[in-house]
Amino acid sequence: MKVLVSDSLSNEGLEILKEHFTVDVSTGLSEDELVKMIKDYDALVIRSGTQVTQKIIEAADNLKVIGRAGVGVDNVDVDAATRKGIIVTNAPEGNMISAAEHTIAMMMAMSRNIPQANASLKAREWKRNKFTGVEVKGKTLGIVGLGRIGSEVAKRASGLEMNLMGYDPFISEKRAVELGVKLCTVNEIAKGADYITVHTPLIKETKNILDEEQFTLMKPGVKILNCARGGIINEEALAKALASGKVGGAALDVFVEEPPFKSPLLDFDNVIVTPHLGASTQEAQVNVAIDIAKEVVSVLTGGLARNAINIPSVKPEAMAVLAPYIRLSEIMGKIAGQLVDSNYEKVEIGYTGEISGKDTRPLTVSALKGLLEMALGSGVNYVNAPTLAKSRQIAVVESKSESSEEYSSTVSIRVISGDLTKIVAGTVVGDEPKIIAVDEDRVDIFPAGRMIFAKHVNKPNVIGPCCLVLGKNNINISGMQVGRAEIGGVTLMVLNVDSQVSNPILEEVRQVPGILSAKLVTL
Ligand SMILES: NC(=O)c1ccc[n+]([C@@H]2O[C@H](COP(=O)([O-])OP(=O)(O)OC[C@H]3O[C@@H](n4cnc5c(N)ncnc54)[C@H](O)[C@@H]3O)[C@@H](O)[C@H]2O)c1
Ligand SMILES: O=C(O)[C@H](O)COP(=O)(O)O
Repeated sequence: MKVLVSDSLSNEGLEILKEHFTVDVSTGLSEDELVKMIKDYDALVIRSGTQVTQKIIEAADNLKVIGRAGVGVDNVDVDAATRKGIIVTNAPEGNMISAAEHTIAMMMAMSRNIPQANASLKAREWKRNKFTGVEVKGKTLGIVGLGRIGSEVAKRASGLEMNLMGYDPFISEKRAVELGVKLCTVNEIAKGADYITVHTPLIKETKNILDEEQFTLMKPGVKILNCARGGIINEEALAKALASGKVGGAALDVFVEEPPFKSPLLDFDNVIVTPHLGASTQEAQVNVAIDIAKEVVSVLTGGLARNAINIPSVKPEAMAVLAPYIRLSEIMGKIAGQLVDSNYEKVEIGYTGEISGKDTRPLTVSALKGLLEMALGSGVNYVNAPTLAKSRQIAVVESKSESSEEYSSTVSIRVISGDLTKIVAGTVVGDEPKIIAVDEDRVDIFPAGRMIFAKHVNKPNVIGPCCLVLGKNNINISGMQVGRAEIGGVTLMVLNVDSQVSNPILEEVRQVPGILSAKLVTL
């Protein structure tokens, strides 16, 4: 078998690969070059330097696994890989300490103007007053994203005697207390922090999570750090806030476009930058290279991928029976995740009827994957979903009952978050997932695409105005389900829509008299 390594990888990893396969290392390839070469390879090993596009994946007729020596897989078209049956796997643990240390190094370098002072002295200047800095002790650090790296940053910043605020929809209060972090909203962090650092994946929920609105709220002179992914902070808004003096400094390791040669951010004296070096230490590179090489060996020799991002670890025989229920469970998890959308404390997954007699573990994993990926993004997979739930102190309880009243089998997910409980129940009809209840409302939905779930009062002149809001915004309604309730009672309406519904439009729907809540669910 043949492995192509298209970004630099430590020898320790290359040696493991070479023990089993023919290994070619070729870095700096263009998309067209990769398209031409990829059909000969069984595995592709990358870092962030290779964009694995749909075009490359479509040409990859022999490819079985894409191994990412590092965390972020935002440079891989995972959907295209999944469609082609290619496992995408990563090495999420090996570089977390290096990324956290780089963040702290950048924070200290920015606070003491080290890069600027270094450049000045090397230009034979002796300007001590020009580079007076600030202490971090007693300052407040806001951390957006408290996963592996965010938590390590929190621990180190605690040691520097900083006060910590944090935002992460998946962190329990208990975990936050352990880390010494006060949980807040993003806007509260914007208002209260002296330094703000982001450590989330780049997913649609985190893109531009610090934007003009947040910069407006920030303290004058606030310092901003991004050692996670370009695009989590809106670069244009950041440049504007630097130009106005609202932001007193920024330390950036990652950019929307890399290399960021055209970025105006490089022109500010108070912006310090590194060329995506967060994971570039000897230790991290050895760790991720070994981890990913072992992963590739395992997959190509018929074993499991420990950190598979897109493939369930289910035996093929079991998969035949369970497949439609696995899909159902994942969809239900996604729906429940978007209807609740923060800090899950407990997830109860119930099975009734025939399915209760099967090995339901893959279904539970799929439900958790669907639920957790709403907040964690592409980092959640069928393998790590239970571990992620555990590490976030989310209690997961399974229950089974052989009897099922109306359907041969049903699956239900009850998500508890503080005072809020959300229940989604479903079944499989002719291999297609169907949602049969949301809380106490009976529904009959074949879930797909984008759906608006709106609780409303059952009275005239509620549904029509909602449809008008969508119509006037050129959003086509392709399906509608309205629950039954006595006149004046509260029920659920589910609208299938054909295009994206922006927040302002959803807000307009919420303003229709009689609408009690409206949430967009995207599958
Ligand atoms: N600069 C580098 O070289 C470098 C090195 C390693 C990792 N990274 C990047 O750092 C980031 C974090 O990596 P990690 O290993 O800590 O990932 P992780 O999955 O362990 O943690 C991410 C955290 O983000 C949280 N999150 C998800 N959606 C959120 C939202 N809407 N708001 C706030 N928090 C949200 C999740 O709950 C999770 O706790 C990734 O983008 C990764 O690619 C960069
Ligand atoms: O997501 C990651 O692991 C980091 O961004 C590191 O990327 P790199 O492997 O290209 O240095």
